[in-house]
Amino acid sequence: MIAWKQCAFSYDDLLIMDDFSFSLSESGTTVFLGPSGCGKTTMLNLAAGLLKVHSGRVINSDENLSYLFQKPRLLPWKSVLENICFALPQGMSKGEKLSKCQSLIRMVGLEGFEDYQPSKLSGGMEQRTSIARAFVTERPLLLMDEPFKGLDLKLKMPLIDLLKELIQTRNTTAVLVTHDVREAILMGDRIVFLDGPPLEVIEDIEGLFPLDERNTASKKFYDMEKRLYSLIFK
Ligand SMILES: Nc1ncnc2c1ncn2[C@@H]1O[C@H](COP(=O)(O)OP(=O)(O)OP(=O)(O)O)[C@@H](O)[C@H]1O
Repeated sequence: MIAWKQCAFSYDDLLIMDDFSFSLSESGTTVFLGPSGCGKTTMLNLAAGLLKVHSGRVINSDENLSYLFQKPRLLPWKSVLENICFALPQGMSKGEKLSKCQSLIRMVGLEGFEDYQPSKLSGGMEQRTSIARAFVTERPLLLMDEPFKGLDLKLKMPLIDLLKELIQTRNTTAVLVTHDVREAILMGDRIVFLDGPPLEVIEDIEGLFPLDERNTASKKFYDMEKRLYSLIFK
């Protein structure tokens, strides 16, 4: 679906990619795990077409994608409902828009808050609104750039479960960028450990144990955590 082929990219003299190639899995969630500043966000922005490679190419057969950012990026003067509706195409009828938005509002647990403006919402509720906005358009590909950053564990865990459920039930191909090992194990079908700049794939772990067995207290989880920490502190 997305492939970076022999890509080169730099910000002035900071080389982020030098002959970098990688192909994304066709389904499930791929996690890019790596230290701050290695180039993960740049990699996503190139895939989304927000940046252009200097040489090589990025193949994105599904230009139709949603992007979930660190900050919810809601329009402050619009309500929860309006922020979600806003993502839908102008040509869609009002009734269809409303029914799609209401169904997503139910799924993300924001019933009763439809008319609230972002300033009246908690951080977790704002991120739930942006998750609803990302899924309402039913795009096949979802890019997530540290969507849980700044949220405490109590807010983060239900959001992880929510995203896993939406990704699974809607058959979305997803990419999660993070430097949090636990988030990576909780969500990833494939975990790619990156380093840089320039970006390089240090380890590409596929075939992890089933998502519904990702219990932080289990031995399998602990072993995977140890493996990933050993890459970080190598
Ligand atoms: N617009 C820009 N202009 C110049 N340098 C930039 C720009 N954007 C990012 N950088 C630099 O490029 C490097 C890679 O940044 P990038 O945001 O892609 O890394 P990251 O792995 O996503 O980091 P983090 O996990 O901290 O978000 C960093 O050193 C960053 O300071």
